[in-house]
Amino acid sequence: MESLHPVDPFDGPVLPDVPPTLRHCPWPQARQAAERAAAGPLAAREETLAESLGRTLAEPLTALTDLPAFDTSAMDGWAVAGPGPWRLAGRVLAGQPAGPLADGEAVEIATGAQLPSGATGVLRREHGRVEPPAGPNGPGGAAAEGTAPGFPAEQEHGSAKTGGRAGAGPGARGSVGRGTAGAGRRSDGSAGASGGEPAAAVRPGGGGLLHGSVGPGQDVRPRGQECRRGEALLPAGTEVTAVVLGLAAAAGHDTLLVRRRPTVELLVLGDELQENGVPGPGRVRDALGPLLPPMLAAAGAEVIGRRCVRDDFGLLRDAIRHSPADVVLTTGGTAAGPVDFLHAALEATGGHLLVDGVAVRPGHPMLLARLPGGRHLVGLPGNPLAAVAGTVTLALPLLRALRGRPAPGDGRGRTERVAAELPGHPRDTRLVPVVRRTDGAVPLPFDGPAMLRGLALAEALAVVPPGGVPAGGRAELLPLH
Ligand SMILES: Nc1nc2c(c(=O)[nH]1)N[C@H]1C(S)=C(S)[C@@H](COP(=O)(O)OP(=O)(O)OC[C@H]3O[C@@H](n4cnc5c(N)ncnc54)[C@H](O)[C@@H]3O)O[C@H]1N2
Ligand code: MOO
Repeated sequence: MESLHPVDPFDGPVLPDVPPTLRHCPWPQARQAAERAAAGPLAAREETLAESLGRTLAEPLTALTDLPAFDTSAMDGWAVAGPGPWRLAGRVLAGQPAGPLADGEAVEIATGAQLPSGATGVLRREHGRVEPPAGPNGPGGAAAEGTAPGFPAEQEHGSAKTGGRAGAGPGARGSVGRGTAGAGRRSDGSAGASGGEPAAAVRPGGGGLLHGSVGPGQDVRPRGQECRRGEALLPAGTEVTAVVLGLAAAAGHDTLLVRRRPTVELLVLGDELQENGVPGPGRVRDALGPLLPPMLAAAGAEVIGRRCVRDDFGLLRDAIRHSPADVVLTTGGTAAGPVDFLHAALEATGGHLLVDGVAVRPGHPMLLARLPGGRHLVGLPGNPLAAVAGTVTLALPLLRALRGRPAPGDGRGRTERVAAELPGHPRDTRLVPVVRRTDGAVPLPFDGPAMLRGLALAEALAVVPPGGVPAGGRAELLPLH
């Protein structure tokens, strides 16, 4: 976290045009300006699946195989061909190739195993009844009703996947078919569901006659049911989540073409700040150093550095000038105090202000600037809740654009019902910490600009336009996690 990566600060795109500075602009306009500040998404590169987590797909995710890649059994049971009863002719386990099946034949099959060609459906294990082949004691039809006494419980539970135990138990009586047909009881000794619960395991080629009824294609996942090879599964711009990794792997990918993560360096300004312990007289514990990096990381950024910078114009200017990060994030120093050097340092480093103050409470002194080398700087006010307001207004939309994530669009108003009045400012937007109750969002107390107590319990910041939102009205909620 403290060390910086050796990134060339000037490898980013350079914007030729110089947009006008928006001063004290309406909140929706400020958010839009931040979204549009980036020249475009950062470069794409091929990464392993693990490295791709949290990044953005730079191209659609296409299937490299049909899914499923072959006709697959969806259940443990028997693959059957044609109408029953069927002569048992062996076993297919998942991962094994399957030979063809002739009409009137069945093979024991495991969930996920390849269906033999010629198979017309799968009979679930619990729906089939095996009549053992004729043995030394004559035809075994009677045993099919599950009445064979003294069968060990574990043998009754032999499955197509673990069928190696079949016939090995002390009660096997020399015939696998007879033994398994006797498995019409559960391990608790109760009768099986159909009164003729099937033989659990049939030795390959062990024979026997299978009874039951199967519709055509029943419990079969046909090849290509989910997708065909070459089909686009996800659009470019999709965030790579854990589930996306699973889908990509299932579809045959080892690597993905994803956007580079935007790098962020956090500069915490303020001589009064203390990094450890209980603050001494006149001192303030730095709350933003611990708060912001995880919030930025959750938004897909790579936080490559975080340090306190003393209230010194030259130090701040140099820190900004030499930062290798795509986005320099400062806290404090945005206002007009005697040691608020941010504006001056921006000017000295050739920064161009895109947004200089926003009509929002808290956080109105927040700012956004373009720096040489295609970098950006977001200046967050020092008051902690104001800093979070600046993060959701300017930093997160900028990071989203750099990551190549699509903007929410005009219908962004994912509004939700509010259960209690959210009083408004006469001219400015308010960002209010809220929690959701069953009847709608309600504001939390302790929402002053210097406070975090309300925000710590909040699920979202409600966007309250000038004038406020009455109880029962609707407001956009900006999620906090
Ligand atoms: N004359 C005016 N004064 C102020 C105005 C104004 O419009 N005119 N705006 C006020 C508002 S609103 C805000 S917000 C603050 C913004 O000030 P700065 O961004 O310059 O921040 P500082 O002055 O450095 O600090 C303000 C406040 O926040 C505390 N702070 C700073 N950093 C941290 C941190 N990392 N963790 C916890 N607390 C922090 C700092 O100690 C101050 O108490 O300006 C108002 N003034
Ligand atoms: O912008 Mo400030 O947050 O009201 O203290």
